[in-house]
Amino acid sequence: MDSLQKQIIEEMMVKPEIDPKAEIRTSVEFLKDYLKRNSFLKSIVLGISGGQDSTLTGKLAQIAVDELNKEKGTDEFKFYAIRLPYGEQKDEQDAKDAIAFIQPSEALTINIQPAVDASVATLKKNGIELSDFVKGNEKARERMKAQYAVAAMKSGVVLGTDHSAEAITGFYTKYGDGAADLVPLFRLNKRQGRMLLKELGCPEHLYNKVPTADLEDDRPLVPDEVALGVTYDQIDDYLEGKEIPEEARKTLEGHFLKTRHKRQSPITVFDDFWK
Ligand SMILES: Nc1ncnc2c1ncn2[C@@H]1O[C@H](COP(=O)(O)OP(=O)(O)OC[C@H]2O[C@@H]([n+]3cccc(C(=O)O)c3)[C@H](O)[C@@H]2O)[C@@H](O)[C@H]1O
Ligand SMILES: Nc1ncnc2c1ncn2[C@@H]1O[C@H](COP(=O)(O)OP(=O)(O)OP(=O)(O)O)[C@@H](O)[C@H]1O
Ligand SMILES: [Mg+2]
Repeated sequence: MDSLQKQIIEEMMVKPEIDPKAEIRTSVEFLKDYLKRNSFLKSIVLGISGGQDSTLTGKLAQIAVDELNKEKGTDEFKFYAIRLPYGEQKDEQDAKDAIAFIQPSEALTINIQPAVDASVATLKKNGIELSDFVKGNEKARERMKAQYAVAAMKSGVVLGTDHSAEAITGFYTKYGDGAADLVPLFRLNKRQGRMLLKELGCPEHLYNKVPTADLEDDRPLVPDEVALGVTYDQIDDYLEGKEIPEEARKTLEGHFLKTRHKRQSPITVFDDFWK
């Protein structure tokens, strides 16, 4: 293993083997402990897309909330699962199936289309015409805004679904889905997340689903692996310390290096990681 791979694995905190039951406990206890130590917090908020990561993160949040309510003999803790379609979502049924699996305390549906379209139109009036790709990032930031609005009104925290096989490529919108208060999946790669969902009794079509950011109007449901030029199996292998084909390694390390700025707080004169 070369030194960059070693350094990346250390930064991404991935273990080559996991016990899914133990990892479920780690994430659930983390969420419960955080709410217990911040007694004004009463809720957890997350966007549910119908994809693997939000299905898992949402299920863990609901387990945490259920356990807290049981331990305290109340029903004051709530998980807000929010569907956030841009108009009509192509894989809407998966989002509905994810909600049915999670059984959230509260489910909301907030259509982000009017807000995104208003923003696009206002920018256009100022001579800034967004490409479909950049508009996709606007959608992710609008979703972030809606989740923070609910959290602010419900004494909540916003979860992020970032895990180590996503963090390594920086394949998320900066301050969009990359913005969150707690990220309970970080340390797991993609296949380890699938193992947790299987352990939790998730319907198979949700954890075997092709991962997609689904942000572009012109190309709906583009698989992440097509956009990235590297497969999740290869990313997972790399993070477990295995050899992957040279071409894939180059592509993956290229993504890692190009997106270092996303894994930092805003850069100051004291930072030198970029030099
Ligand atoms: N070197 C640097 N140092 C400091 N800041 C730098 C920078 N390079 C760009 N930036 C800043 O970052 C901005 C670009 O970052 P960003 O806005 O994130 O945009 P960008 O990284 O170009 O695009 C986001 C990528 O993530 C994918 N994505 C997004 C959301 C969800 C998912 C998913 O899997 O669900 C995937 C999306 O498909 C796209 O490929 C620039 O406009 C600039 O402001
Ligand atoms: N249509 C949507 N409705 C609600 N939330 C969304 C939607 N699209 C994206 N999100 C939010 O943005 C996050 C990032 O999307 P991402 O595609 O990485 O995760 P995912 O869809 O849950 O899983 P996968 O990577 O397997 O597609 C989601 O986990 C979810 O919280
Ligand atoms: Mg997705």
